[in-house]
Amino acid sequence: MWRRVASLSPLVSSSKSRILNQVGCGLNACQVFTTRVLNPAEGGVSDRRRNPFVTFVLGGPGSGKGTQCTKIVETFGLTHLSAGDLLRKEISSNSENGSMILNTIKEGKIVPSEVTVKLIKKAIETSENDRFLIDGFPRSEENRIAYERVIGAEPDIVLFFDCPEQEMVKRVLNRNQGRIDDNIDTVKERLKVFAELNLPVIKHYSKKGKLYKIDGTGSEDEIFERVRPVFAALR
Ligand SMILES: Nc1ncnc2c1ncn2[C@@H]1O[C@H](COP(=O)(O)OP(=O)(O)O)[C@@H](O)[C@H]1O
Ligand SMILES: Nc1ccn([C@H]2C[C@H](O)[C@@H](COP(=O)(O)OP(=O)(O)O)O2)c(=O)n1
Ligand SMILES: [Mg+2]
Repeated sequence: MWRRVASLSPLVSSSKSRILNQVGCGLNACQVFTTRVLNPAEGGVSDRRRNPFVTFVLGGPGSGKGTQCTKIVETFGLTHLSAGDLLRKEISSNSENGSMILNTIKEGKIVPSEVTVKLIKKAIETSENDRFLIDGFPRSEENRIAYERVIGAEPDIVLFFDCPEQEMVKRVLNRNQGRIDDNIDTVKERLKVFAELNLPVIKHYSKKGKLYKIDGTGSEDEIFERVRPVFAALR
């Protein structure tokens, strides 16, 4: 059973980034749906565990995905799974794929889907929660298709933080977390990869009516006030 939350449609930002204009994404006709997993009248806890509520959180490097996920977790209690963090943990745990992941991240490219989907699947399966934010994934159509095949479900909703390139570069270069990919050369490559491989994913979910495009400019709190109604309506 699906229920449309019509009043939320105007919350979708109408601003278009330069990249989106280039590829002509029609991202404004967004709709948001709630699914049975958040309806207490349908299904017990075990049903929800088997069929969790999943939000993909997308946007270019430095668009504020991680920052906003932290706020969503604090306010709404979803579990935050950052694909980048899961991959970085693999590097530091000296797993067999560690050096391949490190080199891929250093080059600003995308790690093979098989590796990333396996990490996400394990994180979902070992969690006690039934509602997830999957941050920085899928970054390509290959990622998306692999996830949907392995997990056997689509995300319920998709957030896209729309931020100008110049602002994203500024934020990444000031991030100061000691990340190997937060340098100007890798950032340039990541922006290219974002435009070529991630925008088609965003366009896909826009066409499916699952996309929330959020204006990613302004203060962290201002942006969160644009995000809040999305999750408030799902309660
Ligand atoms: N609205 C904002 N204005 C200024 N700086 C921000 C804002 N949101 C996040 N930041 C900072 O920008 C950097 C990148 O944010 P982050 O959440 O890590 O982005 P992403 O996960 O999309 O790469 C971080 O240092 C963060 O503290
Ligand atoms: N689905 C993903 C997510 C991240 N990666 C790799 C490639 C990305 O540039 C790095 C860092 O990702 P992360 O989401 O932490 O980066 P940002 O938060 O966007 O700055 O990890 C990947 O290969 N596949
Ligand atoms: Mg991040």
